[in-house]
Amino acid sequence: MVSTENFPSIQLSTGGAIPLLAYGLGTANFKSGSTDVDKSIIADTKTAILAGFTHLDGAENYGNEEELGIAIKESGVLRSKLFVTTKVYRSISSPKTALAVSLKKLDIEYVDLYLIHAPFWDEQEKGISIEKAWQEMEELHGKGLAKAIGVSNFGISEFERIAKIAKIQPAINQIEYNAYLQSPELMEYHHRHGIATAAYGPLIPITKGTPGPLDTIIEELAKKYSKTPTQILLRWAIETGVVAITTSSKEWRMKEALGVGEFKLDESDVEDIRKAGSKKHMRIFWTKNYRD
Ligand SMILES: NC(=O)C1=CN([C@@H]2O[C@H](COP(=O)(O)OP(=O)(O)OC[C@H]3O[C@@H](n4cnc5c(N)ncnc54)[C@H](O)[C@@H]3O)[C@@H](O)[C@H]2O)C=CC1
Ligand SMILES: O=CCc1c[nH]c2ccccc12
Repeated sequence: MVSTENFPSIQLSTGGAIPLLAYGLGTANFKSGSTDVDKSIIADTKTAILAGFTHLDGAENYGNEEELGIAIKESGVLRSKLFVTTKVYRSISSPKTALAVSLKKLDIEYVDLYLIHAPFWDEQEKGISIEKAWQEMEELHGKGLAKAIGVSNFGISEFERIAKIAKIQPAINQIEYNAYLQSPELMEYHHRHGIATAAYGPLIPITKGTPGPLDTIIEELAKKYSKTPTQILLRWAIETGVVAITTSSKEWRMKEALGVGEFKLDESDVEDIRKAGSKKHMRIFWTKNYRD
C-alpha cells in the first residue's frame, strides 16, 4: 500500500494540516437522484483509502456522503488518520443544519474541512448571503465540528465581501486549477492573504485539453522522470503549492496518482509546464457562472 499518511501536507490557517493529494467523490462517483446506498461508491472509496488516500473530498451536492461514511468505517483506518472534507451548497441558508445532516450521513463527529461549495446563487431571491453563511461556518469552527473552514469557487470580489464581516478568514479556496487554468491574479490574492488552494480538475489538460500546447512537454517529462502524464500533472499542481484532488474508480489509477509522492519535478520543469500551459485557457466546470 502506498500510504499518503506521510504525504506532504500544508498547514491551514484555521487549523489542521491538509494532505496535498485527495480522492474526490464529486465526479466519477457523483450520485444524482437515487437515495439508495450505492455499493460501488462504497467499494471504490474503500479501495482508495486502502490504497493510501487519507484525504477524501465530499460534498452535500454529491449525494454520496452516506457511502463515504460507510467506506471510512469499513476501511478500518482510524478517523484521526483521515482528512475528511465536505461542502454545503443547496442548504446554504443554514450551514449549521446542513453540517448536522452531513455528519449524520458521514457517521463522524467532525469534518476536517467544511467548505461553502460555491457563491453562485440568486442571493436576494433566496434571502441568503455568503456573509450570513460564513458567520455560521465560523460558529461551526468554534464548536469544533469543522476543524477548518473554507470556500470553493470564490473569486476576489467574494473574498472582499467576507473580509468585511469575518472573524476568521477562509483557510482555503477549492477551485478548478491546472496548467490551462492558472488564475494568476486569484492565486496571488490567495498567497497575499494566507489562503491555501485546492485544485479540482488537475488532469483536464490530458483528459479534456488535447491536442494542446502541453502535449509535447508532458510526454517528454514523463519519459525524463519515468512517470506517467497523470503523475506529471498531479505533481506539477503539488509543486505549485496546491492540493491536488483527483479520482478514479480504477485501483491502478488510484495507485498511479498516489505515486506522485515518490518524486519531485525540477523547478525548471515546473516553470516550463507553467509557460506552455499559459498558451491555452480552458474552464470545464461552473462555466455558466464564470466570465472568463
Ligand atoms: N468544488 C467544486 O466545484 C468541484 C470539485 N470537484 C472535486 O474534484 C474531484 C476531482 O475532479 P476531476 O475533474 O474528476 O479530477 P481530475 O482532473 O483528476 O480527473 C480525474 C479523471 O481523470 C481520469 N484520468 C486519470 N488519468 C487519465 C489519463 N491519463 N487519461 C485519461 N483519463 C485519465 C480518471 O480516471 C478520472 O476519471 C471531484 O471528484 C470532486 O471531488 C470537481 C469539480 C468541481
Ligand atoms: O463539486 C462539483 C462537482 C461537479 C460535477 N459536475 C459539475 C458540473 C458543474 C459544476 C460542478 C460539478
